[in-house]
Amino acid sequence: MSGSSSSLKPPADASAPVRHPEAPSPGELLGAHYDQCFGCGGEQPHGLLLEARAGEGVSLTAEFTVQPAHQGAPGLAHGGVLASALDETLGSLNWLLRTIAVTGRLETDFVRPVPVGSVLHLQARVTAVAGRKIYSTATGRLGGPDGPVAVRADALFIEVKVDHFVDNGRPEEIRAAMNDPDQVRRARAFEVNP
Ligand SMILES: CCCCCCCC/C=C\CCCCCCCC(=O)SCCNC(=O)CCNC(=O)[C@H](O)C(C)(C)COP(=O)(O)OP(=O)(O)OC[C@H]1O[C@@H](n2cnc3c(N)ncnc32)[C@H](O)[C@@H]1OP(=O)(O)O
Repeated sequence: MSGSSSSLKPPADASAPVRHPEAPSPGELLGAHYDQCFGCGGEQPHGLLLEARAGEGVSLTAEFTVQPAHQGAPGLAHGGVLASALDETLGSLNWLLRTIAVTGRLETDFVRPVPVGSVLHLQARVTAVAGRKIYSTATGRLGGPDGPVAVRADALFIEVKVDHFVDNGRPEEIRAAMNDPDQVRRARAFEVNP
C-alpha cells in the first residue's frame, strides 16, 4: 500500500528546486550538521552514523548500516529508526539548497523487513519548493543502490532561521553549540544568500 496526503503534493505555483552555487560537488561527503545529531553525528554511539554524499541537482545518496541497537523485532530494524534514517537523509538535502529547514511532515511506507547488519542504500531528492516549503522524496534499498526498495518516504520540510534552535533548544546544548566555532560556522553558512 502506498499513497501520500494532499499536504505533500506541491501547489500549482511551486518551483523546481535550485541547487545552491556553493553546494558541495556531486560525490562529496556532506558531513554532520551537528556532532550530537542522532542521525548523522559522530558523537552518538547508538546513532545512525549516516553519511550522505551530494548527488546531481538537488539529490543525494546515503548509507545506513543497521546495528543491534536499532532493533525492533529480533534481528530486524525498528520502524521508527528506519523513519529516522529517511528523515535524516531528507533533511540533509537542505545542505544543497543552503537552507535551514525542519521536518513538518514525514510519510513513510515500510515495504520489506530490514535485517540487522544490512546496509540501507538511501536516495533522496527535492521535488519542489514553494516559499518556505520544501517537498522531497526518498527511498531505501537493500543489497545495493539498485536493490529492492525496503522503505520510502515523502516529506515536507519548512525553512526556519537559526533562531528556531536558539529559542527552542535546551539552553545548555545551545550554549555549548554557540561556543563551538565550527558549529556556528556550519549554522551560519546556511544563511548566506545565493
Ligand atoms: C549556533 C547554534 C544554533 C545551532 C544551529 C544548528 C543548525 C542545524 C542545521 C540544520 C538542522 C537541521 C536538523 C535536521 C534534523 C532532521 C530533521 C528533523 O527531524 S527536524 C525535527 C523535527 N521537526 C520539528 O521539530 C519541527 C516542529 N515544528 C515547528 O517548529 C513548526 O511547526 C514549523 C517550524 C515546522 C512551522 O511553523 P511556523 O510557525 O514557522 O510556520 P507555519 O505557518 O505553521 O507553516 C508554514 C507553512 O508550512 C505548512 N505546514 C507546516 N507544518 C505542516 C505540516 N505538518 N503538514 C503540512 N503543512 C505544514 C503550513 O500550512 C504553512 O503553509 P502555507 O505557507 O500557509 O501554505
